[in-house]
Amino acid sequence: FAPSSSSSASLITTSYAESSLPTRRRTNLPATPTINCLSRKHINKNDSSHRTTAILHSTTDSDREIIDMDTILADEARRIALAKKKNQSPSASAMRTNQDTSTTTSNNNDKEWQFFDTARVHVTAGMGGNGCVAFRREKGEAMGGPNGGRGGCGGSVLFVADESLNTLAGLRNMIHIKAGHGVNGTGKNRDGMFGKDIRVRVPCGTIVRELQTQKVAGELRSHGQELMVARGGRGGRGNAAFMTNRRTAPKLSEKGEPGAERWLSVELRLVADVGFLGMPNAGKSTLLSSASAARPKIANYPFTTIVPNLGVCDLGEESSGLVLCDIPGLIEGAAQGTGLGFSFLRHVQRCKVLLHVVDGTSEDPIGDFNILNKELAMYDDLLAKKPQVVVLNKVDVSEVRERVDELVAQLREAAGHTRVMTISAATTENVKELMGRLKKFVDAEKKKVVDGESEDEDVLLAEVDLSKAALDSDSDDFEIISDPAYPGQWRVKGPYIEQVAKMTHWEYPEAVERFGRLLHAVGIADELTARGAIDGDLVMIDEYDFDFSPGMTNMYIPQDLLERDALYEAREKETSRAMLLDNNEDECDNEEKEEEAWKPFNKGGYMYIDKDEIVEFNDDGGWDLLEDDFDLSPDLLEGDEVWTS
Ligand SMILES: Nc1nc2c(ncn2[C@@H]2O[C@H](COP(=O)(O)OP(=O)(O)OP(=O)(O)O)[C@@H](O)[C@H]2O)c(=O)[nH]1
Ligand SMILES: [Mg+2]
Repeated sequence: FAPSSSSSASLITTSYAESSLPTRRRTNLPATPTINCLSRKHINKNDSSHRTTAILHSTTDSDREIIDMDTILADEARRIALAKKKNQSPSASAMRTNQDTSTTTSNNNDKEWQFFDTARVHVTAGMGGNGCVAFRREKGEAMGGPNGGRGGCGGSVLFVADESLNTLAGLRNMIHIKAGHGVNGTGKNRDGMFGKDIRVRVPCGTIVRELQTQKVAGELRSHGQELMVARGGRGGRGNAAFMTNRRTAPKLSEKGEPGAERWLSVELRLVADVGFLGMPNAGKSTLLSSASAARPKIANYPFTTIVPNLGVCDLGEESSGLVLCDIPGLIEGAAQGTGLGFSFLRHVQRCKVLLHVVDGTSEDPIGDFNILNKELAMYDDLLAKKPQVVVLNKVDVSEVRERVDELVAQLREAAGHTRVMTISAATTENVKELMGRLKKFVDAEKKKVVDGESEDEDVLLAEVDLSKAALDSDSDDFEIISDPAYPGQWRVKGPYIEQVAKMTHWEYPEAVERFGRLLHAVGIADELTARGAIDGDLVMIDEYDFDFSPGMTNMYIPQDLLERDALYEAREKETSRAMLLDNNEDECDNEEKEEEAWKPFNKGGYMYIDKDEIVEFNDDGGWDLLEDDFDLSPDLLEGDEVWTS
């Protein structure tokens, strides 16, 4: 908002200054709004008419596409007028102009914007709900046990194929897609509600990749197919799930797992049986309109078609229709981006058969045919190997009709096969015959794939499984990183332990203790000790820091109990030695029975909720296990020691 800059900037400044927006909103406004940003906002905002326009504009029926293309057409007309003035052929001029414009990024972006066949979205699955710590308390049942429910799972983000869509226009309006969070569990064993899944409708033929790695996540081919792109986090378990025979009143629960999130690049490859191919002005769109109900823009200048058009050729009741795909014209140097480039060629990659339309009125039809095939090979080998049917168009023109036999013979020779026909798209001569033959050819090609005779290059194997949450990992591998510059500091990395750390309720001592046990179970504690970590060192896992305490000494055990442990151990050693020396079995039995009363901590002692044992502890003047609702007030004085589980 520098006042010295352009007048529009100062206009914005004044309007902001005068507006009554709250300060926070004002600072959120973009300093230099771009056209894209504005138009997206435009569509996003409540004005639904704009949204309809955008979607209409992107449907394959080209009549509707014209809405936003008027400006392009006007440009095109101006160019032709200019070319005529200079006595140049309009196609050459158009090629040059397109070549020029293709280098300017803004124009490229406009084209991109109109195609609506690629998109980038960020998907975030919902977080799982937290588990709950609760205990059953009812009249006459003071110690009803734990009954904390588990949290609901977070919602997932799924892509669903919908045959009624033809473009990814829907995705243009959503950059961030977020599913609902799971609800926390509550007492009385009530589990939390699941988060709401989000289903994003995309057209058939949509390929989803992970943006960063560009690995294919999957492809949606047929109507109704679903692809999970971000899995919702699992709900945390409530304390009821942690109850064991030994620990009847666990005071811990898990937090919900965070949902997966990632950037995706989404690409559309139209699914059609026959893909049209040809130089600009060859009559591809004319053929599509005469063979199907589609009404694409047809005009006598190159690059009339700038977005792919789909049409269905109806071949009578007994056979299913033939889906035709008309794409923009291709010219020499398309591989280098000349003309409209060849990015839209991906739309014919899914076609079973390519229909190569050759303009009979061209100066060198055979040369055109060869150039295009060369360009095709440069784009994609597999595409160049796709079976082609060649048609010589515009045979209604007398000059073409005169040399038709000669041209067909030359085309057959150049193509290396005999699938060459002559048609007139404008007068529909031979078009029905062509469609009938195409149908048979396509069916034969499909059968080949089913029979396994031809390799189905269409099969894209899923390389990444996006249904898995980023944190979800079966492996408990971990890595310990230390830096000699910072002695006594350790970072532990590993998907499993980080996930557990995220799901730990650090405010519950028992949960912390469980995490400590897990460190041991996974082998991290041993590994740290082996690497030289000592008591009190700093251990960092994910965003959590701990003091290292090997042997779980973080659990406070009163000194007298530790002493009794030591006593027990010493006596056990003595007993076993005595057993070795003296084989009097009866005596040994008696001794064992006596010892059963005491169990040290590492043999599962202390946590016993066994009445006798508690009484024994009390008799010893030791400690007591207190329940939640234990009334502290009457007999206890300030400063008295109180132990809870
Ligand atoms: N005489 C005659 N003219 C034709 C025939 N087919 C197409 N045309 C004309 O050729 C011109 C170009 O036709 P389009 O269908 O727009 O050509 P296209 O291949 O789609 O061209 P781009 O979309 O620019 O790649 C139009 O003026 C048509 O009327 C035909 O069979 N006979
Ligand atoms: Mg066209």
